[in-house]
Amino acid sequence: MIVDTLQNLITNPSPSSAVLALPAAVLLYHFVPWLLDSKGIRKYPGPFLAKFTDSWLAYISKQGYRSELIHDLHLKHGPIVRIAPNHLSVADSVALNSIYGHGSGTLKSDFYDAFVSIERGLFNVRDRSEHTRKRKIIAHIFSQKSVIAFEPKIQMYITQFLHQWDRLYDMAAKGMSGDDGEGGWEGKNGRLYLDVLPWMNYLAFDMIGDLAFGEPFGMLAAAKDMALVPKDQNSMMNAYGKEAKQDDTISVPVINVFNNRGEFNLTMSAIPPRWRPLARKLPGLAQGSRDVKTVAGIAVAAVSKRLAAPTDRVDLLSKLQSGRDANGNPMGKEELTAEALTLLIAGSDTTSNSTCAILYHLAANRESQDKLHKELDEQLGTEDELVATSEQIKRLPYLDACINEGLRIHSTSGIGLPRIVPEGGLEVMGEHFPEGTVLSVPSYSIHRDPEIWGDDYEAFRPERWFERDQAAMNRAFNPYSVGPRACVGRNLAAMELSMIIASITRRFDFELEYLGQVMEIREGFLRKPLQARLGIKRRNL
Ligand code: HEM
Repeated sequence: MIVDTLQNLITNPSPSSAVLALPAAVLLYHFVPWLLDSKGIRKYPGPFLAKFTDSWLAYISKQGYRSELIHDLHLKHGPIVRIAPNHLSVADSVALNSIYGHGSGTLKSDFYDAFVSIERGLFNVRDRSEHTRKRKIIAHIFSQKSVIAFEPKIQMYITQFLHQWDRLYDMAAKGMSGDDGEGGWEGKNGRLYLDVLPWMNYLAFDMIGDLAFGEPFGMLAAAKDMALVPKDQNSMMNAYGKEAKQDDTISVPVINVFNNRGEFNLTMSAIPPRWRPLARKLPGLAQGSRDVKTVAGIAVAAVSKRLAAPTDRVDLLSKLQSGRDANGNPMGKEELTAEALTLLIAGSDTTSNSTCAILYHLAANRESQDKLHKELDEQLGTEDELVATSEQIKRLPYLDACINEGLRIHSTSGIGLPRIVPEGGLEVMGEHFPEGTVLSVPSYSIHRDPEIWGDDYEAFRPERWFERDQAAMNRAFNPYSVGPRACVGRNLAAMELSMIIASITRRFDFELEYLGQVMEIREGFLRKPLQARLGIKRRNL
């Protein structure tokens, strides 16, 4: 009947047959693949709409709490859930190595095409040999030995940060209030009340700005969210290497633009690639397209400035400049900019969201915070550096447990990162998945497996890291992913997190603004806190 209607439309088009044929065609387009079930995945449970169309995943991605929704589905249906016609979510830590490990043969799926801007960088390149070439250049930059060389810079920005909070604290102690930092600050009950989230952003963006581009954005000094972007991005790209004039750029707030970009990209990534150009123009998504360009503009402006005025500084950009492209030549301007952009995006709000979440959980859990203060006082008490050093953080096991617990419970990278099953198929948890199927393991869910973490998995309790099966926890702990596409900046991230949390909590005590205060979170590609207003008191050291 449906086929007859379609044939009729083709051979004998009329307005009334078009009205009938369009829904019939849509129905066929989605229903026939389900009926044929060429990959044999119809048996897996999931939401009704997700069996037929990618729109279900695109829709829930736009809502801002994808990880929670997928987690609820796993609680209802078990470890394997169909979340799109060709995408299965596998919530079991034993699947991590089979899907992401070296030797799994999987590649990143077309999900990552939605994240390409300028050109493919290390994070969104999908071709195996291209990835291997890029990864060799960049992994070298982040080896443990190279990362130690960044320590003085990290110390410098944490010191600047502590001086800013000291300054506000001294004024707050006199009962004053002010507007430095988003949302301002207020002195009451002997504490300084402020939203720590923007401050964590200023710190992380200035650090990565300096490490990647040779100079900070100046957010900490100004207590303000700002970065330089080109007035005209295309002409700045074309003029690369020529004299860059100060008035070619303007200063704009960028942190919200980063958030919108992440949310936009996540929604686009769930839409099949052929529909993406159209979707970009929809009213709810058009702004996201502009935000992607603004974020890219930060790297364009910074790389342009560097190429116009070469320096002998050693930073991430100079190290990228000594890398070679696929033909053995120095990287071209597009590749150089794309890689600098990748490091800026991957190394900024990942760190700030995580530090913000850890501070919130310490404020909400007095006992854990007291234990951390005790460890810091006992281990570093007599040493008078303002900022903890990379040597000192090695002897702080409770600090490690607090950071791991924060990364587990918050899971800034919470969604399953999609991978395509290679030729010959893949065995995962005793099930065979045919070539071309997309599989992913959601970190948010495996970080909440009661068998691994205990029945109190929703609680922030660093002690679990000393009490439970260490090997099982290590296997299921996935903040940086695993295998060939795991976080290349992990050594830097771990050093930053430890130095920041140790230094800030050694100097200050944290309290929630009110009892029962919940840190709201919104998810794009990352799970990001929306705000964390805390009361801060300087400790007597
Ligand atoms: C707490 C901080 C961080 C967390 C939780 C984190 C997490 C992750 C995760 C989960 C991935 C895998 C993404 C995927 O497969 O789609 C990843 C990849 C990556 N990360 Fe990080 N990251 C952090 C900090 C950093 C830093 C500081 C840098 C560098 C400055 C960085 C650079 C990268 C890059 C370039 C990739 C892509 C690697 C590849 O595909 O080969 N990350 N990160």
